[in-house]
Amino acid sequence: MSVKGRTIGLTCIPKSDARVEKHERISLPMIDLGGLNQKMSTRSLVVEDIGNACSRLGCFKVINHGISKSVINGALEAAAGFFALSEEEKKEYASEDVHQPVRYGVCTKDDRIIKPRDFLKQYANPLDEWIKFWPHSPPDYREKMGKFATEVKRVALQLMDAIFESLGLGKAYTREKLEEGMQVMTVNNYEKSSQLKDLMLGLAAHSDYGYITILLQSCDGLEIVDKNTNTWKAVPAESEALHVHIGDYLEVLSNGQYKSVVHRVILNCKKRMSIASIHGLSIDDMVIPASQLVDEQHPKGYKDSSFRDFLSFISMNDFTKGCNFIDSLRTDNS
Ligand SMILES: O=C(O)CCC(=O)C(=O)O
Ligand SMILES: [Fe+2]
Repeated sequence: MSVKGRTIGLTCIPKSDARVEKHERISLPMIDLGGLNQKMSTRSLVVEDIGNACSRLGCFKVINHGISKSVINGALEAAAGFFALSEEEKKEYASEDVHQPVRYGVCTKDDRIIKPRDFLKQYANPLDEWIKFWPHSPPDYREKMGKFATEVKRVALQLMDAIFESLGLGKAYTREKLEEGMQVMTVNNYEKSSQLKDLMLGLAAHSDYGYITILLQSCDGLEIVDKNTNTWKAVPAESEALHVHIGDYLEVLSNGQYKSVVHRVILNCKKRMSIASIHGLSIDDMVIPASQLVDEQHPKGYKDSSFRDFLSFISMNDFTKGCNFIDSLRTDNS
């Protein structure tokens, strides 16, 4: 296979990380999103739970998100159908240019392809603008993945309202900008080589750049750094629940009150898929620490930047050497 992959904001397997141990499972806060549509007092409790989860761990699970099982299974089927295409067909979408709105890649190590992961990145908002560039094969890919994208965007807006409220910024803070903002979906396919008996790293440690990531995983494998103990913890896949974690831009906007979550994937099953949907502002909208959260005791801890700046950063830096976007934004105050 000749396709080489680079990933948006993510590293491909560093040598020292190629084998990993099994870690203790973490039981993340389970947020019932149904409560956000109920009376004020119930909503406030849910907002408070979300805020606590964001500051304590930077991640949580959501149930009652309103995305049906058939839409979720449809998206996973569409993903499996795409990755089952011939290499020739998938190569049609291959690119190392991180600015491409749809991009297929395979992670490589030392130019020997061990292929623990191939991925398809696709812009998804506004859907009408981007869906025509998505794979046309399998024939129902666009329909099934498009339905999931629309539903995830709805959940992301609902969550961002609650997160802004938890920061005291008001529910509709920059709502219009977010409605028009970026949604980048990464559809990941991991295959563990049959020669390898040990656990294997599928995706190296990184944080995502957006405000939040909503993640669907087909089986276990996700690990996060538990900020309280600074140790890796396994996040089990749960059939009804979606995983949500904070990205770099929410750390910036909250002026460090909420921190982005370092995460990675280890492969303990032979085959694994995930769909990560990253939500943020439009490509040239600047993300800045909210003025309400900056004062003498909390001076501005991060530089202003946009998604385009992020793309330039990753096209110029070698992530396999541990370059990290959020570190590049920190000022002496953070
Ligand atoms: O596969 C996973 O569970 C995580 C994927 C991920 O972190 C990403 O695509 O940014
Ligand atoms: Fe990620």
